[in-house]
Amino acid sequence: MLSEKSKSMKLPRNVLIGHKVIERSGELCQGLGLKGRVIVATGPKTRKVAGQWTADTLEENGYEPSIIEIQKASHSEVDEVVKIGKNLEVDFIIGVGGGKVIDVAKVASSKIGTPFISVPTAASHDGIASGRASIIDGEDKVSVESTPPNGIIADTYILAEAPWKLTCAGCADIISNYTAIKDWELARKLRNDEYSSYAAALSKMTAEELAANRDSIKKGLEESAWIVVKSLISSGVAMSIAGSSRPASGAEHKFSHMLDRIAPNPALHGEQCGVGSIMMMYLHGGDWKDLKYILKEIGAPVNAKELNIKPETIIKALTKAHKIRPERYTILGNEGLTEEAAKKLAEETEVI
Ligand SMILES: NC(=O)c1ccc[n+]([C@@H]2O[C@H](COP(=O)([O-])OP(=O)(O)OC[C@H]3O[C@@H](n4cnc5c(N)ncnc54)[C@H](O)[C@@H]3O)[C@@H](O)[C@H]2O)c1
Ligand SMILES: O=P(O)(O)OC[C@@H](O)CO
Ligand SMILES: [Zn+2]
Repeated sequence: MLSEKSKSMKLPRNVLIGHKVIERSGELCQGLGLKGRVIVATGPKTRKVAGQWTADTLEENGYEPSIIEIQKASHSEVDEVVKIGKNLEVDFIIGVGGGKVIDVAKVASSKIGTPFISVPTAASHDGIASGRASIIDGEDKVSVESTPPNGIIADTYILAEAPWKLTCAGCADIISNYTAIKDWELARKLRNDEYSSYAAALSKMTAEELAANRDSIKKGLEESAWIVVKSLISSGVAMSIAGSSRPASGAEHKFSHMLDRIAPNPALHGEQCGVGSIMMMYLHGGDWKDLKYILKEIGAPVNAKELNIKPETIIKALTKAHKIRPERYTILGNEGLTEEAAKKLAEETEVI
Protein backbone atom coordinates (compact mmCIF):
# COMPACT_ATOMS: atom_id res chain seq x y z
CA MET A 1 0.00 0.00 0.00
CA LEU A 2 1.35 3.43 -0.89
CA SER A 3 0.71 4.85 2.59
CA GLU A 4 3.09 2.28 4.12
CA LYS A 5 5.74 2.80 1.46
CA SER A 6 8.49 5.34 2.16
CA LYS A 7 11.88 6.06 0.67
CA SER A 8 14.51 8.68 1.40
CA MET A 9 16.87 9.96 -1.30
CA LYS A 10 19.92 12.20 -0.93
CA LEU A 11 20.96 14.12 -4.03
CA PRO A 12 23.74 16.67 -4.68
CA ARG A 13 22.47 20.22 -3.99
CA ASN A 14 24.81 22.60 -5.83
CA VAL A 15 26.46 21.66 -9.12
CA LEU A 16 28.91 23.92 -10.96
CA ILE A 17 29.97 22.87 -14.46
CA GLY A 18 32.11 25.00 -16.77
CA HIS A 19 35.41 26.54 -17.77
CA LYS A 20 37.76 27.06 -14.80
CA VAL A 21 34.88 26.88 -12.29
CA ILE A 22 37.44 25.79 -9.70
CA GLU A 23 38.01 29.53 -9.32
CA ARG A 24 34.45 29.64 -7.94
CA SER A 25 35.03 26.91 -5.30
CA GLY A 26 34.68 29.51 -2.54
CA GLU A 27 31.38 30.73 -3.97
CA LEU A 28 29.97 27.20 -4.14
CA CYS A 29 31.07 26.35 -0.59
CA GLN A 30 29.70 29.64 0.78
CA GLY A 31 26.46 28.94 -1.12
CA LEU A 32 26.24 25.68 0.82
CA GLY A 33 26.78 27.53 4.10
CA LEU A 34 30.20 25.88 4.56
CA LYS A 35 32.93 27.66 6.48
CA GLY A 36 36.22 27.16 8.31
CA ARG A 37 38.60 24.22 8.08
CA VAL A 38 38.53 21.90 5.07
CA ILE A 39 40.48 18.82 4.04
CA VAL A 40 41.41 18.80 0.35
CA ALA A 41 41.91 15.10 -0.46
CA THR A 42 43.75 14.65 -3.74
CA GLY A 43 46.21 12.34 -5.49
CA PRO A 44 49.93 12.84 -6.20
CA LYS A 45 49.24 13.65 -9.87
CA THR A 46 45.91 15.39 -9.39
CA ARG A 47 47.33 17.69 -6.72
CA LYS A 48 49.34 19.36 -9.49
CA VAL A 49 46.37 19.25 -11.88
CA ALA A 50 43.79 20.85 -9.58
CA GLY A 51 44.23 19.94 -5.89
CA GLN A 52 46.64 22.76 -5.07
CA TRP A 53 44.62 25.23 -7.17
CA THR A 54 41.46 24.29 -5.27
CA ALA A 55 43.18 24.67 -1.89
CA ASP A 56 44.66 28.06 -2.86
CA THR A 57 41.27 29.29 -4.11
CA LEU A 58 39.59 28.22 -0.86
CA GLU A 59 42.31 29.96 1.16
CA GLU A 60 41.75 33.18 -0.84
CA ASN A 61 38.08 32.87 0.18
CA GLY A 62 38.83 32.69 3.90
CA TYR A 63 38.90 28.90 4.34
CA GLU A 64 41.70 26.97 6.10
CA PRO A 65 42.58 24.09 3.73
CA SER A 66 44.77 21.09 4.60
CA ILE A 67 45.87 18.92 1.66
CA ILE A 68 46.08 15.12 2.03
CA GLU A 69 47.44 12.94 -0.80
CA ILE A 70 45.57 9.64 -1.37
CA GLN A 71 47.46 6.71 -2.92
CA LYS A 72 44.68 4.14 -3.25
CA ALA A 73 41.00 3.49 -2.41
CA SER A 74 41.67 1.52 0.80
CA HIS A 75 40.14 1.52 4.27
CA SER A 76 43.49 2.56 5.73
CA GLU A 77 43.50 5.67 3.53
CA VAL A 78 39.92 6.42 4.60
CA ASP A 79 40.88 5.98 8.28
CA GLU A 80 43.86 8.31 7.83
CA VAL A 81 41.62 11.07 6.40
CA VAL A 82 39.10 10.50 9.21
CA LYS A 83 41.85 10.70 11.85
CA ILE A 84 43.32 13.92 10.46
CA GLY A 85 39.83 15.33 9.89
CA LYS A 86 38.81 14.72 13.49
CA ASN A 87 42.09 16.14 14.86
CA LEU A 88 41.67 19.28 12.78
CA GLU A 89 37.94 19.40 13.59
CA VAL A 90 37.25 20.03 9.90
CA ASP A 91 33.96 21.50 8.76
CA PHE A 92 33.93 19.69 5.41
CA ILE A 93 35.96 17.57 2.98
CA ILE A 94 36.59 18.16 -0.72
CA GLY A 95 37.84 15.37 -3.04
CA VAL A 96 39.87 16.51 -6.07
CA GLY A 97 40.88 13.64 -8.35
CA GLY A 98 39.84 10.48 -10.11
CA GLY A 99 37.35 7.92 -8.88
CA LYS A 100 39.52 6.45 -6.17
CA VAL A 101 40.31 9.83 -4.55
CA ILE A 102 36.66 10.89 -4.69
CA ASP A 103 35.55 7.59 -3.13
CA VAL A 104 38.00 7.89 -0.23
CA ALA A 105 36.97 11.51 0.42
CA LYS A 106 33.28 10.55 0.15
CA VAL A 107 33.53 7.74 2.72
CA ALA A 108 35.73 9.75 5.09
CA SER A 109 33.30 12.69 5.11
CA SER A 110 30.42 10.28 5.71
CA LYS A 111 32.28 8.69 8.66
CA ILE A 112 33.13 12.07 10.23
CA GLY A 113 29.63 13.36 9.46
CA THR A 114 30.72 16.40 7.46
CA PRO A 115 29.54 17.67 4.05
CA PHE A 116 31.51 16.51 1.00
CA ILE A 117 32.33 18.31 -2.25
CA SER A 118 33.24 16.29 -5.36
CA VAL A 119 35.76 17.80 -7.77
CA PRO A 120 36.51 15.30 -10.57
CA THR A 121 39.73 15.85 -12.50
CA ALA A 122 38.72 13.28 -15.13
CA ALA A 123 35.36 12.29 -16.63
CA SER A 124 36.29 8.66 -16.09
CA HIS A 125 33.55 7.13 -13.89
CA ASP A 126 30.05 7.77 -12.59
CA GLY A 127 30.99 8.04 -8.91
CA ILE A 128 31.21 11.86 -9.20
CA ALA A 129 27.62 12.37 -8.01
CA SER A 130 26.67 8.94 -6.68
CA GLY A 131 25.95 7.95 -3.09
CA ARG A 132 28.20 4.91 -3.61
CA ALA A 133 31.88 4.32 -2.93
CA SER A 134 34.21 1.52 -3.98
CA ILE A 135 36.78 0.85 -1.27
CA ILE A 136 39.08 -2.19 -1.45
CA ASP A 137 37.73 -4.85 0.88
CA GLY A 138 40.00 -7.89 0.81
CA GLU A 139 39.88 -9.11 -2.80
CA ASP A 140 36.83 -7.04 -3.65
CA LYS A 141 36.07 -3.48 -4.58
CA VAL A 142 32.35 -3.35 -5.26
CA SER A 143 30.62 -0.14 -4.28
CA VAL A 144 29.00 0.21 -0.88
CA GLU A 145 26.42 2.68 0.33
CA SER A 146 27.88 6.07 1.25
CA THR A 147 26.55 9.62 0.89
CA PRO A 148 26.28 11.67 -2.29
CA PRO A 149 28.25 14.94 -2.46
CA ASN A 150 26.57 18.10 -1.21
CA GLY A 151 28.19 19.90 -4.12
CA ILE A 152 30.01 19.14 -7.38
CA ILE A 153 32.58 21.32 -9.14
CA ALA A 154 33.10 19.93 -12.66
CA ASP A 155 35.75 22.09 -14.31
CA THR A 156 35.51 21.38 -18.05
CA TYR A 157 38.90 23.04 -18.60
CA ILE A 158 40.53 20.42 -16.31
CA LEU A 159 38.39 17.55 -17.63
CA ALA A 160 39.20 18.38 -21.26
CA GLU A 161 42.93 18.44 -20.43
CA ALA A 162 42.79 15.02 -18.74
CA PRO A 163 44.24 12.04 -20.64
CA TRP A 164 41.72 11.13 -23.37
CA LYS A 165 41.81 7.51 -22.26
CA LEU A 166 40.13 8.55 -19.00
CA THR A 167 37.27 10.32 -20.79
CA CYS A 168 36.75 7.28 -23.04
CA ALA A 169 36.62 5.11 -19.90
CA GLY A 170 33.92 7.37 -18.44
CA CYS A 171 31.90 7.07 -21.66
CA ALA A 172 32.22 3.29 -21.55
CA ASP A 173 31.06 3.23 -17.91
CA ILE A 174 27.92 5.04 -19.10
CA ILE A 175 27.36 2.88 -22.20
CA SER A 176 27.57 -0.17 -19.89
CA ASN A 177 24.32 1.07 -18.30
CA TYR A 178 22.53 -0.56 -21.23
CA THR A 179 23.31 -4.06 -19.96
CA ALA A 180 23.02 -3.08 -16.30
CA ILE A 181 19.40 -2.12 -16.98
CA LYS A 182 18.73 -5.36 -18.89
CA ASP A 183 20.03 -7.34 -15.92
CA TRP A 184 17.90 -5.31 -13.51
CA GLU A 185 14.78 -5.93 -15.62
CA LEU A 186 15.64 -9.65 -15.77
CA ALA A 187 16.08 -9.84 -11.97
CA ARG A 188 12.75 -8.06 -11.52
CA LYS A 189 10.95 -10.60 -13.75
CA LEU A 190 12.66 -13.75 -12.47
CA ARG A 191 13.04 -12.88 -8.79
CA ASN A 192 10.79 -9.91 -8.19
CA ASP A 193 13.85 -7.87 -7.17
CA GLU A 194 13.12 -4.31 -6.04
CA TYR A 195 13.11 -2.07 -9.12
CA SER A 196 12.81 1.67 -9.69
CA SER A 197 11.40 2.44 -13.13
CA TYR A 198 12.40 6.09 -12.64
CA ALA A 199 16.05 5.25 -11.87
CA ALA A 200 16.12 2.73 -14.71
CA ALA A 201 14.66 5.24 -17.17
CA LEU A 202 17.17 7.92 -16.11
CA SER A 203 20.09 5.50 -16.38
CA LYS A 204 19.03 4.24 -19.81
CA MET A 205 18.32 7.76 -21.07
CA THR A 206 21.82 8.76 -19.91
CA ALA A 207 23.39 6.03 -22.06
CA GLU A 208 21.11 6.87 -25.01
CA GLU A 209 21.95 10.58 -24.82
CA LEU A 210 25.67 9.88 -24.73
CA ALA A 211 25.42 7.43 -27.65
CA ALA A 212 23.36 9.96 -29.63
CA ASN A 213 25.94 12.71 -29.02
CA ARG A 214 29.03 10.58 -29.56
CA ASP A 215 30.04 12.52 -32.71
CA SER A 216 30.51 15.59 -30.49
CA ILE A 217 32.85 13.74 -28.14
CA LYS A 218 36.30 14.66 -29.33
CA LYS A 219 39.72 14.79 -27.61
CA GLY A 220 40.59 18.11 -26.00
CA LEU A 221 37.18 19.76 -26.55
CA GLU A 222 35.58 21.35 -23.48
CA GLU A 223 32.17 20.83 -25.09
CA SER A 224 32.89 17.08 -25.09
CA ALA A 225 33.92 17.17 -21.43
CA TRP A 226 30.64 18.98 -20.70
CA ILE A 227 28.57 16.26 -22.46
CA VAL A 228 30.40 13.38 -20.75
CA VAL A 229 30.47 14.81 -17.23
CA LYS A 230 26.75 15.67 -17.38
CA SER A 231 26.01 12.03 -18.26
CA LEU A 232 28.27 10.78 -15.45
CA ILE A 233 26.46 13.03 -12.96
CA SER A 234 23.09 11.86 -14.29
CA SER A 235 24.11 8.20 -13.91
CA GLY A 236 25.25 8.88 -10.34
CA VAL A 237 21.88 10.52 -9.58
CA ALA A 238 20.11 7.43 -10.95
CA MET A 239 22.05 5.35 -8.42
CA SER A 240 21.07 7.74 -5.62
CA ILE A 241 17.40 7.51 -6.66
CA ALA A 242 17.61 3.70 -6.69
CA GLY A 243 19.56 3.64 -3.42
CA SER A 244 21.92 1.15 -5.07
CA SER A 245 24.27 0.82 -8.05
CA ARG A 246 21.74 -1.46 -9.81
CA PRO A 247 20.88 1.11 -12.54
CA ALA A 248 24.56 1.23 -13.54
CA SER A 249 26.02 -2.11 -12.51
CA GLY A 250 25.11 -5.53 -13.81
CA ALA A 251 27.02 -8.54 -15.12
CA GLU A 252 29.42 -6.27 -17.05
CA HIS A 253 30.51 -4.77 -13.72
CA LYS A 254 30.85 -8.24 -12.17
CA PHE A 255 33.18 -9.06 -15.06
CA SER A 256 35.16 -5.86 -14.44
CA HIS A 257 35.41 -6.45 -10.69
CA MET A 258 36.64 -9.98 -11.35
CA LEU A 259 39.29 -8.62 -13.74
CA ASP A 260 40.35 -6.20 -10.96
CA ARG A 261 40.79 -9.28 -8.78
CA ILE A 262 42.65 -11.62 -11.18
CA ALA A 263 44.32 -9.54 -13.91
CA PRO A 264 48.01 -8.71 -13.29
CA ASN A 265 47.46 -5.23 -14.75
CA PRO A 266 43.76 -4.35 -14.84
CA ALA A 267 42.60 -1.70 -17.28
CA LEU A 268 40.54 1.34 -16.24
CA HIS A 269 37.19 0.59 -14.58
CA GLY A 270 35.09 2.01 -17.40
CA GLU A 271 37.20 0.35 -20.11
CA GLN A 272 36.63 -3.11 -18.57
CA CYS A 273 32.90 -2.43 -18.10
CA GLY A 274 32.56 -1.43 -21.76
CA VAL A 275 34.11 -4.67 -23.02
CA GLY A 276 32.03 -6.62 -20.50
CA SER A 277 28.92 -4.88 -21.78
CA ILE A 278 29.54 -6.07 -25.36
CA MET A 279 29.59 -9.68 -24.17
CA MET A 280 26.64 -9.36 -21.78
CA MET A 281 24.56 -7.70 -24.49
CA TYR A 282 25.29 -10.78 -26.65
CA LEU A 283 24.06 -13.03 -23.80
CA HIS A 284 20.91 -10.91 -23.54
CA GLY A 285 20.33 -11.43 -27.28
CA GLY A 286 20.63 -7.66 -27.77
CA ASP A 287 22.44 -5.68 -30.47
CA TRP A 288 25.98 -6.20 -29.18
CA LYS A 289 27.43 -5.13 -32.57
CA ASP A 290 25.80 -1.72 -32.25
CA LEU A 291 27.05 -1.34 -28.66
CA LYS A 292 30.56 -2.32 -29.81
CA TYR A 293 30.33 0.16 -32.69
CA ILE A 294 29.36 3.00 -30.31
CA LEU A 295 32.29 2.22 -27.99
CA LYS A 296 34.66 2.04 -30.98
CA GLU A 297 33.45 5.38 -32.35
CA ILE A 298 34.02 7.00 -28.97
CA GLY A 299 37.49 5.46 -28.74
CA ALA A 300 36.94 3.04 -25.85
CA PRO A 301 38.46 -0.48 -25.91
CA VAL A 302 36.33 -3.23 -27.47
CA ASN A 303 38.55 -6.28 -27.03
CA ALA A 304 41.16 -7.98 -24.85
CA LYS A 305 44.06 -6.63 -26.88
CA GLU A 306 42.92 -3.04 -26.41
CA LEU A 307 42.49 -3.74 -22.68
CA ASN A 308 46.00 -5.22 -22.71
CA ILE A 309 44.62 -8.29 -20.93
CA LYS A 310 45.35 -11.87 -22.02
CA PRO A 311 42.50 -13.93 -23.57
CA GLU A 312 42.85 -16.60 -20.89
CA THR A 313 42.33 -13.95 -18.20
CA ILE A 314 39.20 -12.71 -19.98
CA ILE A 315 37.83 -16.28 -20.07
CA LYS A 316 38.70 -16.88 -16.42
CA ALA A 317 36.99 -13.62 -15.38
CA LEU A 318 33.89 -14.63 -17.35
CA THR A 319 33.69 -18.02 -15.62
CA LYS A 320 34.08 -16.45 -12.15
CA ALA A 321 32.17 -13.16 -12.55
CA HIS A 322 28.92 -14.57 -11.10
CA LYS A 323 30.74 -14.99 -7.74
CA ILE A 324 30.93 -11.21 -7.34
CA ARG A 325 27.93 -9.92 -5.34
CA PRO A 326 26.04 -13.26 -5.78
CA GLU A 327 22.86 -11.73 -4.38
CA ARG A 328 22.62 -9.48 -7.45
CA TYR A 329 20.96 -11.63 -10.13
CA THR A 330 22.13 -11.08 -13.70
CA ILE A 331 22.21 -12.86 -17.06
CA LEU A 332 25.11 -14.92 -15.67
CA GLY A 333 22.66 -16.69 -13.35
CA ASN A 334 23.81 -18.36 -10.13
CA GLU A 335 26.16 -20.88 -11.77
CA GLY A 336 27.90 -18.57 -14.23
CA LEU A 337 29.47 -19.56 -17.56
CA THR A 338 31.30 -22.82 -18.25
CA GLU A 339 34.80 -22.41 -19.68
CA GLU A 340 33.63 -23.55 -23.12
CA ALA A 341 30.70 -21.12 -23.06
CA ALA A 342 32.99 -18.28 -21.93
CA LYS A 343 35.49 -18.99 -24.72
CA LYS A 344 32.70 -19.15 -27.31
CA LEU A 345 31.18 -15.90 -26.00
CA ALA A 346 34.50 -14.02 -26.11
CA GLU A 347 35.23 -15.37 -29.63
CA GLU A 348 31.74 -14.70 -31.05
CA THR A 349 31.94 -11.09 -29.85
CA GLU A 350 35.52 -10.73 -31.18
CA VAL A 351 36.77 -9.82 -27.69
CA ILE A 352 39.47 -12.48 -28.04
N1 LIG B 1 31.55 5.47 -6.25
C1 LIG B 1 31.02 5.11 -7.40
O1 LIG B 1 29.78 5.17 -7.62
C2 LIG B 1 31.94 4.64 -8.49
C3 LIG B 1 31.46 4.54 -9.79
C4 LIG B 1 32.36 4.13 -10.79
C5 LIG B 1 33.68 3.85 -10.48
N2 LIG B 1 34.09 3.97 -9.19
C6 LIG B 1 35.47 3.68 -8.79
O2 LIG B 1 36.31 4.69 -9.34
C7 LIG B 1 37.58 4.11 -9.69
C8 LIG B 1 37.78 4.35 -11.16
O3 LIG B 1 38.02 5.75 -11.29
P1 LIG B 1 39.15 6.22 -12.34
O4 LIG B 1 38.95 5.47 -13.61
O5 LIG B 1 39.15 7.70 -12.33
O6 LIG B 1 40.49 5.63 -11.70
P2 LIG B 1 41.56 6.34 -10.74
O7 LIG B 1 40.91 7.07 -9.63
O8 LIG B 1 42.52 5.25 -10.40
O9 LIG B 1 42.28 7.41 -11.70
C9 LIG B 1 42.99 6.88 -12.81
C10 LIG B 1 44.28 7.63 -12.97
O10 LIG B 1 44.02 8.89 -13.61
C11 LIG B 1 44.78 9.90 -12.98
N3 LIG B 1 44.13 11.19 -13.25
C12 LIG B 1 42.92 11.60 -12.84
N4 LIG B 1 42.66 12.83 -13.32
C13 LIG B 1 43.75 13.20 -14.06
C14 LIG B 1 44.09 14.35 -14.82
N5 LIG B 1 43.24 15.39 -14.96
N6 LIG B 1 45.30 14.37 -15.45
C15 LIG B 1 46.15 13.32 -15.34
N7 LIG B 1 45.89 12.20 -14.63
C16 LIG B 1 44.69 12.16 -14.01
C17 LIG B 1 44.81 9.49 -11.55
O11 LIG B 1 45.87 10.12 -10.89
C18 LIG B 1 45.01 7.98 -11.66
O12 LIG B 1 46.38 7.69 -11.80
C19 LIG B 1 37.48 2.63 -9.38
O13 LIG B 1 38.03 2.39 -8.10
C20 LIG B 1 35.98 2.39 -9.36
O14 LIG B 1 35.60 1.30 -8.55
C21 LIG B 1 33.26 4.36 -8.18
O1 LIG C 1 28.41 -1.23 -7.36
P1 LIG C 1 29.48 -1.37 -8.42
O2 LIG C 1 29.39 -2.67 -9.19
O3 LIG C 1 30.85 -1.10 -7.88
O4 LIG C 1 29.18 -0.23 -9.52
C1 LIG C 1 29.27 1.13 -9.17
C2 LIG C 1 29.65 1.90 -10.45
O5 LIG C 1 30.84 1.39 -10.98
C3 LIG C 1 28.57 1.89 -11.50
O6 LIG C 1 29.10 2.50 -12.68
ZN1 LIG D 1 30.98 1.68 -13.19
